[in-house]
Amino acid sequence: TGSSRPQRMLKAVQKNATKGDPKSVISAIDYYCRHKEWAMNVGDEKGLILDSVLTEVNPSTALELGTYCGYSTVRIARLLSPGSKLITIEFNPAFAAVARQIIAYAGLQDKVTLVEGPSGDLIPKMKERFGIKSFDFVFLDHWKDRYVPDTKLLEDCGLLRKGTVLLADNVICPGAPEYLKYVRNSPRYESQYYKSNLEYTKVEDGLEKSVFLG
Ligand SMILES: O=C(NC/C=C/[C@H]1O[C@@H](n2cnc3cncnc32)[C@H](O)[C@@H]1O)c1cc([N+](=O)[O-])cc(O)c1O
Ligand SMILES: [Mg+2]
Repeated sequence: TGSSRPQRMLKAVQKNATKGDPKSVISAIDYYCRHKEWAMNVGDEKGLILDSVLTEVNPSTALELGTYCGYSTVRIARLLSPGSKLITIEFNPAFAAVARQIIAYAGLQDKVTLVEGPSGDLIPKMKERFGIKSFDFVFLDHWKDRYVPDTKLLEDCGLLRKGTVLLADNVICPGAPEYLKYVRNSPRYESQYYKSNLEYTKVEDGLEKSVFLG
């Protein structure tokens, strides 16, 4: 059988990026997905918003839901201060295998823990397995109908603290209407919408930043 889209993306990184250089890995994926084959990475335009929110939060512990090929994992991990950690959850083993190689190619494997499995099962295990008290930053980019249940799960597991920043991709396209309703109507969140475009296209999309108020 032929290669998969993630495998072709990995090949493009190995061919065009410089080992140990996260910026070149990000550029290689963006070039490939813009000119060769679209893929559901947060991309270069929304990626700049992700970068700026991350730089502002400067998290010691960060969580990503939905690794896919590791594009946003690399974007996040490259900006973490020394000693900070990113845990990223992915349940598709084939995607996880590609992501591990892309994260390693960028030289960021020491900052990232990729955990394979469903977020609904793994979130309740974060404290006991990884000694996490609470997360400073959460990037939601997995199945859009999981955003609300997993946010509630993070609250119930005591993994959010006063000031934790949640940043959700695709709140317009493909859309996460229940999530927008949840965070925008809840007194426990202060939300802000960052208008942008769907990765590598002119279609509107955006990121929703929600600060947990405790
Ligand atoms: O559908 C999209 N994203 C879903 C992403 C899904 C990724 O997260 C994993 N996952 C899902 N639930 C999980 C639960 N637990 C662990 N991994 C999980 C899936 O195995 C996949 O790797 C999407 C679609 C478009 N689009 O234009 O169509 C654009 C985007 O930016 C997108 O993010
Ligand atoms: Mg997305």
